[in-house]
Amino acid sequence: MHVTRLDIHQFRRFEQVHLSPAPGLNVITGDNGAGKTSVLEALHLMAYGRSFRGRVRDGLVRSGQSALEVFVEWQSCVGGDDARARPSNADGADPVARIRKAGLRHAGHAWEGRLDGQSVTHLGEMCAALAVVTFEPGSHALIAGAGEGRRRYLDWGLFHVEPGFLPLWRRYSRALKQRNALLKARASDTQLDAWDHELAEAGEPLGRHREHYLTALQPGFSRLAAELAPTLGETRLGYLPGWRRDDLSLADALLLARPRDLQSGFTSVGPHRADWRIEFSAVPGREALSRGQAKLTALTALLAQAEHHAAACGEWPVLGFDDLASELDRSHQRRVLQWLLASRAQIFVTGTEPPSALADVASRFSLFHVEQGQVTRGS
Ligand SMILES: Nc1ncnc2c1ncn2[C@@H]1O[C@H](COP(=O)(O)OP(=O)(O)OP(=O)(O)O)[C@@H](O)[C@H]1O
Repeated sequence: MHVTRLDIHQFRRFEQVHLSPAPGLNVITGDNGAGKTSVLEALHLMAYGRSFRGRVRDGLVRSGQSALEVFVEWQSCVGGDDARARPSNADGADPVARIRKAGLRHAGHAWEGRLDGQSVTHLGEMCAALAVVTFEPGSHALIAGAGEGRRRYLDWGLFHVEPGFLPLWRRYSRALKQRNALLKARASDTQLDAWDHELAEAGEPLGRHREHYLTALQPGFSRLAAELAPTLGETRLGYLPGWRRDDLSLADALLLARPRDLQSGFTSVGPHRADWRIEFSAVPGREALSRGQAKLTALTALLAQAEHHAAACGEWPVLGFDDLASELDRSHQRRVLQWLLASRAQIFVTGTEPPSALADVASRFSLFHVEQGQVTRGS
């Protein structure tokens, strides 16, 4: 898929900007604080319902304004009714490209969205339609940070490639909320039994989906890690289910944890506590990674996910790289850019200048310049 139009209104320092990006490589330059990151952030907001720099109420709406608006138009070759379905090209013909449109108005807490001219009731509907993978200075948290980011990474992939995952995830989240409320209210065993059952019914398959997904990412991850970070040695991804799954069913684990959970008022076992880790043959563990290595590992994970998405859904997600040149040295920039250009995905790269390695790998790209709250097309 590729974005053909991006309109941003009352978003951070932008009053109103409009961008018509090219299908290939788009480079967005500007001075510090000009608003380059904000362009990627607006796209990310539409695709995730949140910014990679925190929540909407943490300053995305332009000061003095009550709401921001983002409008994205993109070309997709996958059907609109189920964006996760593979394109039907049994006769070998190219899938038909289709223009899709989404608009989002966000007032901090309240939001309104439209997808292809229809109002949407769940932000998730827009997030499932537009797939964007963003690498930004905070991305190293995917490796070095808390488990929540790593669970979100798996879930994002699954929302797009596995149609049955979203209802399962919603069912699990609802059951977890109910169980936690009952624990806080010190409800009876009979009431808790019902929600333990529901949690286990949704949680077991949810965990299996995540584990299968991680297994599916392994070959691409290993290949990319060998290209981008060969000094780390061989890599192996491992799923941690969130309970002692080898010994117990989730239903039994919940029952066993109940006295402790009643004390604390929250559910201590289950897929909401799941995680995944990477083992490296040449490094003792993620704690031993340098910051640069953690960034490269995070980048490897994101690119592996994008590649898997392309294979599973029949088209690449849009790829955004914030400040690539300050995140990676020149030789890594070159390797990443070469890989990206070979993918034929739509790519956005920001920087105070075009990345130095670009001269080694690309003679043609579309340039945009951000200055004084405006985005202009460069030459
Ligand atoms: N809610 C807001 N209202 C108005 N201006 C804002 C708001 N939030 C952020 N800004 C301004 O918007 C700009 C955000 O810039 P952004 O982070 O996108 O810049 P950048 O070009 O990526 O900068 P850098 O190169 O320093 O990373 C900054 O000038 C910041 O002061």
